[in-house]
Amino acid sequence: MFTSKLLTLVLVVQPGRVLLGMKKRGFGAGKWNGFGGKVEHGETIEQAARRELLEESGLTVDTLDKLGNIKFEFIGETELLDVHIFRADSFHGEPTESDEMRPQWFDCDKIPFSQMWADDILWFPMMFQKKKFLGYFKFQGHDLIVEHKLEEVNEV
Ligand SMILES: CCc1c(NC2CC2)nc(N)nc1N1CCCCC1
Repeated sequence: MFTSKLLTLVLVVQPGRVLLGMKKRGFGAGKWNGFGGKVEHGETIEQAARRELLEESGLTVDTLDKLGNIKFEFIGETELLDVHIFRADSFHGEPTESDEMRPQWFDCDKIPFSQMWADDILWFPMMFQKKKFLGYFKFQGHDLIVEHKLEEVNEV
């Protein structure tokens, strides 16, 4: 019996570059990633995405495009991680380091995939092309993908 935890992930994209954050502590510490975290009781997934983006990067956005949903299973664990992925092409504010994240712009052809979660290299191209996608990844530990599905869809 699996329970699932709702999580958000926001990628802020500008022409030729994407904003990533170096996670400074907790789950995924030492990896570059988009900005996100847990959905709290009483907030929508999009409200949580906006809140986490502001807390972790100092940015607000007008429009969040919902592009993907990926479910993650870790062998031996009963909790699925259900990640809702958004893209923003414009923002307000200046990227600002937080307790959680150190933001940095990366050219789209110089993404540090070796210092990111192993799934990212598989779905980032769809995110950059603004394709909508659904995915499922089964991990052995935090680094080895033992099984995955990733498909383009019309509706997320
Ligand atoms: C679900 C973990 C995860 C991930 N894959 C991990 C192997 C399972 N990939 C990427 N990019 N972000 C992830 N999180 C985004 C939401 C906050 C927690 C980290």
